[in-house]
Amino acid sequence: MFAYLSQFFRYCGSSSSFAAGHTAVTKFEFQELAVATKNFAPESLLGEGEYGSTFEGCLKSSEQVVAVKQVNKEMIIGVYRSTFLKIHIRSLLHHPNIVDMTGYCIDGNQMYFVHDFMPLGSLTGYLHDKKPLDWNTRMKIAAGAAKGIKYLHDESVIHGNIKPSNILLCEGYHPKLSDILGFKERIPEPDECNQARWQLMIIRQSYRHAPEFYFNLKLTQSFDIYSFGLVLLELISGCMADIKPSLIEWVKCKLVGGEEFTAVADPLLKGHYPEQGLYQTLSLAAECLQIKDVTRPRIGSVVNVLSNLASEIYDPNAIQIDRAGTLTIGKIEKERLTEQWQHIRCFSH
Ligand SMILES: Nc1ncnc2c1ncn2[C@@H]1O[C@H](COP(=O)(O)OP(=O)(O)OP(=O)(O)O)[C@@H](O)[C@H]1O
Repeated sequence: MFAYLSQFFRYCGSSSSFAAGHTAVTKFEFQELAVATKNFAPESLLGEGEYGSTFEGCLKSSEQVVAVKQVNKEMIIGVYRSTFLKIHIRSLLHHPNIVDMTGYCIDGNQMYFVHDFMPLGSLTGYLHDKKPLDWNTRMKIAAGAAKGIKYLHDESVIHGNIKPSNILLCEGYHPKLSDILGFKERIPEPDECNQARWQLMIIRQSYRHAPEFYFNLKLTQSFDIYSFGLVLLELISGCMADIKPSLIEWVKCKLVGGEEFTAVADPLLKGHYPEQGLYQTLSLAAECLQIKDVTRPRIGSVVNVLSNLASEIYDPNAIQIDRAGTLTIGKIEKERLTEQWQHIRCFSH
């Protein structure tokens, strides 16, 4: 992938298109994006995040509906050392479970990333304030998001920012990952300026970071696995990861404290979920949330488990029988789940 880098750095004209691999990324003029978003009007605002604000827009030239994310350039440079590196990495990533980047714009201290517009918005809305998703849709989203992460990891890219607001949904609740920070594996150099920025990120979102990042800023693919484990918990419980004391502690408390594992299921599912599926998802989440990064599963096995779960379509009217032919989860399996969760700890502060 990085063979294209020198080619990219040679690109510096103001014409509108740069070909990277098999696609083109457009370099927009600020004026085009201002027109598209009605001057970044409040009614165009889709949401605000850790790294900037996102606006809905319609490009005059193509009539394409897009999402324009405005980010402070300092933020990009602080993380990547180069705005071009960020654009370049992002422009090469294409997969059915990744939101396509249409283009970018640099204007003074601001950068704008233009992405395909996802009509159903982000997973956050469906988990926490809109109409609840049924079990099958939740599993479809989990499996699709995991496939997006697998693609990134196969390309040696770390997403770095996996959370429900970065899992966007298009028609049919097909999930696509957005806001890919696109890191290579590394431990950021602890120069003063960088250290301060990273620490700011840690403080803002510590509950989503894997323990090794919290302690020594180590960033590997396992970092994504940990964050994804948290998303799995949010999907099945319908709770936010940052509830107090924390979603991890809440789930652990129920499972280790002697309650039935079904106590963590989202009440909005109204009992319409397969016990076996819930059990397996909780077990997978525990594996993803392991304290030691090396003991977390690779994304390939996460995809396998979730693809199986997504393919077992739940019918609320049918009697649920698992693959072993049993109706419910047995005592030994429940003890195994409790044992797994006993070792999970939350590192947020
Ligand atoms: N391509 C898109 N299509 C449709 N809606 C989008 C798109 N990108 C972002 N949004 C909406 O805008 C909201 C804010 O996104 P934004 O990326 O600015 O912040 P965030 O994801 O909450 O946080 P962060 O900056 O840490 O990634 C999202 O929750 C989503 O609802």
